[in-house]
Amino acid sequence: MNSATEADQPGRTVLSLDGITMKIAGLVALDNVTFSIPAGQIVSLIGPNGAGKTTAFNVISGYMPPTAGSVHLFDADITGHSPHSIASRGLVRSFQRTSVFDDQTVFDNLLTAYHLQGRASLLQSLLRLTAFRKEEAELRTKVDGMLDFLDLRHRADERAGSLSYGEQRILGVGIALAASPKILLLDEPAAGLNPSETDAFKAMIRRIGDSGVTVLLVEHDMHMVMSISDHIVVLNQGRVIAEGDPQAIQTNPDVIEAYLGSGVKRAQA
Ligand SMILES: Nc1ncnc2c1ncn2[C@@H]1O[C@H](COP(=O)(O)OP(=O)(O)OP(=O)(O)O)[C@@H](O)[C@H]1O
Repeated sequence: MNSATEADQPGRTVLSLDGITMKIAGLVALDNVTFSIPAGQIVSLIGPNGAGKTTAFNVISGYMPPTAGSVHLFDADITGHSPHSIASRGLVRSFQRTSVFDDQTVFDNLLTAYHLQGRASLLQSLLRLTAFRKEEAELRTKVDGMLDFLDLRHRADERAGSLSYGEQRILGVGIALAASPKILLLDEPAAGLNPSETDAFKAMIRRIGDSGVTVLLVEHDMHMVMSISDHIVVLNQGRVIAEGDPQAIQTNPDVIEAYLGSGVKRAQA
């Protein structure tokens, strides 16, 4: 899907947070948060309700400028940059409620997403000049590839609004992938999905990782987190309390303490 570049080389740091503090209305939502994400990994950000996960996503993707600290995307300091500017540098966020157009077909939803990344100018598009037609053909080929990647080819000509909830979520990720991210942020991808939809989503996240795109997700479904993550960062009350691979996180006493009676315990059961 994406061709590997020097920036994607495994081991290179894609994203780093250094001493991020976020105060909201006198409350410290993030307290000196530092972690980094190497290229090609699937990383999960977990923690109990109110731990600061969404706030971290908002800071990383430019929706909230932090009170202190810095965020780097590759070598660039993106602290406080706009979401649009950050997305154009390769960090793309797929929201739980995505920008799927219900009345368009699945194919056209993806074509529109690719067009938004396309080079043909509005004037070229309106006049349907040669450059536009050439680009249109290229984009249609890309949509075909994406339909296979998402395992949605059999739905290509159906209205997006007629898809199951799980398929709509997968299409939403496809729309985010059309922006050719280097790193994709997924906000609670398993929320509201049934077990078979969750399995399909997990398989897709693995394919995204295998294609060289780094993935950072916030997720409460501990089975999903433990089965797909290369690395896990645990937040509690705005602080990083642990980092490591799934095995290390599941046996970490601080994490077990913070999760007693909730996710990690269930995942171990
Ligand atoms: N806009 C806001 N106004 C006031 N307080 C906020 C705001 N956003 C976040 N907070 C507070 O910051 C803290 C962290 O919230 P955040 O939503 O980041 O946690 P979370 O880990 O994503 O929780 P959840 O798993 O429930 O989504 C919480 O105490 C929350 O109440």
